[in-house]
Amino acid sequence: MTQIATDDPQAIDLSYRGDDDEEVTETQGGRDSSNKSHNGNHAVVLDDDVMVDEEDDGQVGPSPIETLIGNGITTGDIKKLQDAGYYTVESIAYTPKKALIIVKGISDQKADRLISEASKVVPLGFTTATEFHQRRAELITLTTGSKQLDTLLGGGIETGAITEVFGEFRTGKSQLCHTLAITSQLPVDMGGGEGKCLYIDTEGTFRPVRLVSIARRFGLDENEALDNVAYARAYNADHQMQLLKQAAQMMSQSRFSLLIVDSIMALYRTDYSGRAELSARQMHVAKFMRTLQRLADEFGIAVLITNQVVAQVDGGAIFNPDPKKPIGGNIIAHSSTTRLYFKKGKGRNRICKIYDSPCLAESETVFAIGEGGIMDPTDETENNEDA
Ligand SMILES: Nc1ncnc2c1ncn2[C@@H]1O[C@H](COP(=O)(O)OP(=O)(O)OP(=O)(O)O)[C@@H](O)[C@H]1O
Repeated sequence: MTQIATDDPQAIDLSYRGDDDEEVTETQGGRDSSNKSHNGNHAVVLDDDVMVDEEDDGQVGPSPIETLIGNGITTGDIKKLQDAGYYTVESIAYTPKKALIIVKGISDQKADRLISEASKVVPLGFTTATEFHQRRAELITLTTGSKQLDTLLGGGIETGAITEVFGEFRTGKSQLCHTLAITSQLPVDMGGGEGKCLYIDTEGTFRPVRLVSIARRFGLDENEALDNVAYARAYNADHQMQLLKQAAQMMSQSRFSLLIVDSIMALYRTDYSGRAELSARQMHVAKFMRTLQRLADEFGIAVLITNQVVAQVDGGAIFNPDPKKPIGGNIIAHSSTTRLYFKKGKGRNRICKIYDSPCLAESETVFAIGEGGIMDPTDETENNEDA
């Protein structure tokens, strides 16, 4: 079991359903965050190690795929699905039939059976806006480390959604990733998600030493904090996709609150070249983004992706004083829930602009990069150049 070491006496146990003890546990009972959870379910409150669930069915988080065994679905079928990256009932419910029948050994009829059984567990119909509003109000946001940036984002990085950060080099994209890899582990009442972080690095810019500094800032034990970050370097676009299968398995076994891909398009730019391969590239990107969204829905995690920019050369550039746009085209544009544009400011300050969001106005704020990660700007950060 992995514990966050913090000065706060309410230390958090990061084990999750599917682990040895199959439950989310806390070393102490009741927190004011107890009604918040990754996917809108009510969270578990433990009192003296006695499980009390606010939901009738005793279920928190996604349901293991083994729940589907029976009614013509065998352990052999479940094994085949797991080999293909499906570990929860939610993953079956959210996947189209044509994707299920691609799985070796899953017939057309079996796929129908799986979908029918999964839909008995996962609600897929209409709900009232009131209920949906209530569920959204219960969603966790992860702190960025800067109060100003959190305020701009309506609390922080949203769980259950994909947040894309794009900008030129040295604008703080990777620093935000490193900061969130730590803050995602914090207790909910400190702006965290009480979960581990999965970090996919495509450019080789991950630096554990940064995590150590950031963990110290937030009062976490640095060794525990490093252990709670699962890191993988992706070497090509297929490998990047393959890692998501492993991610699904890890998330079904242990509690994660964040998945980072830094950066999303780097390998596509080298693996696919020219117009001739554009369509194949975009199909691959679409599948990758869809899998990210499935993981966000399935496990209620936040997904943070970074992206590069190119100079805008189309008609819009004439009216734009800063003609840069993120790469990846419409696929990335449509599958990212919130898009943030990072720009350089004075000294160590940076500017974050909301580029696209379903509920935030197109405003901007200033934040800074410091030894402890992303922070609010000060006179010192404004007047001092980069560390
Ligand atoms: N320990 C630190 N303290 C203060 N600033 C730092 C520290 N480490 C890195 N920085 C600053 O962070 C900036 C780099 O940010 P980051 O690595 O997030 O860039 P990026 O936007 O990901 O760019 P790229 O596309 O090149 O990876 C640099 O200006 C660097 O000086």
